[in-house]
Amino acid sequence: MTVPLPIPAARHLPEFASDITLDAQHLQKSYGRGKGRFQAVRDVSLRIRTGEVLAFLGPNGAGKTTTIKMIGGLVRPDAGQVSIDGLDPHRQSMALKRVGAVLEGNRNLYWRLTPLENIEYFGGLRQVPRRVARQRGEQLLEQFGLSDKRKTPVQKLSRGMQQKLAIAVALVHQPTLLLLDEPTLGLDVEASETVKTLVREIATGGCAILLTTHQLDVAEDLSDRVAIIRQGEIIAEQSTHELIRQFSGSAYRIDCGESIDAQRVGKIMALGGTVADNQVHYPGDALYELLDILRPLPIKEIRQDRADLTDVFLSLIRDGGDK
Ligand SMILES: Nc1ncnc2c1ncn2[C@@H]1O[C@H](COP(=O)(O)OP(=O)(O)OP(=O)(O)O)[C@@H](O)[C@H]1O
Repeated sequence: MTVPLPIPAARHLPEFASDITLDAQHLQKSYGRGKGRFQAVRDVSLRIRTGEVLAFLGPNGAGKTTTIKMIGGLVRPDAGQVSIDGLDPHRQSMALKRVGAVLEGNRNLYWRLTPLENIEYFGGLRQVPRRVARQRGEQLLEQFGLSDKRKTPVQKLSRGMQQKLAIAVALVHQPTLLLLDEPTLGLDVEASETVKTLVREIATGGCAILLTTHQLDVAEDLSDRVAIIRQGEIIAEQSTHELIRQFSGSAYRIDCGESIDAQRVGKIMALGGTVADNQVHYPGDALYELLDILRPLPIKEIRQDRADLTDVFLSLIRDGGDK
């Protein structure tokens, strides 16, 4: 049974707030001085709406962590602004109460404490009264399927359980923005699916989620939108579905159950298709015309060429977003 998460939905926001939870504009950050100065983030703008999951993707060293730390108030930008529910985390400490973060896997946990003790402890750090933290902790552990482990020291939990707990801990103060770095790294297929389901539930509960991962299948499954960063600059930002659609071909592959005779092959080629090993590859729009040519041969499968996020990512990273 799914218990709704104790996360504030949009209705908890002040009336003047729009449905934009995170609005980061033109962030820049350099490290080092003089000749050793290196511009890690050149120009990054990101927006995430309430209840939306944004996958923030890029190759190693592209500037993701630096950007997330600027958003989370941990690294001060050289230029640009961050606004979380209208508050600036670098000037208004109240903004930090809106942010929950799991940036280093399960390393934000105290291993000798139990799950409930961890939630209470971190709730205390975020000024959540102990009684409230305990109540929310019980709810979160129930939601995350950890109730029966509530009194087991964290060091005795499986990695998947620790990862779920790390996310639960990040939610105890009911943030409106959740920063998630590699939430499924090192998890087996089942634990990974559970964490993905939880992340979607958290978003449905009204939290905006900034997800970074190198696991592009996870990003594809989870995200509503994708932003791709390369060498400190955003080179693509779009709805995940639309981005994949743009990179997908419109060609069809039709697998026939028996060999296609020469007369049919001629007609298929006249229509613009090609035939090899009982398979027709057809890049045109007249699919029904093609099917008429094939009738009554048995058809085992019709597939439309479809890109996945890995194809999109590699293409954009190689071409620099020229597409
Ligand atoms: N504290 C720092 N001092 C100096 N250089 C830094 C510092 N932090 C990051 N960098 C440099 O800034 C660039 C961006 O690093 P960042 O960690 O933001 O990238 P990333 O996209 O998160 O990479 P990854 O996917 O490998 O985690 C890198 O070249 C990195 O070496």
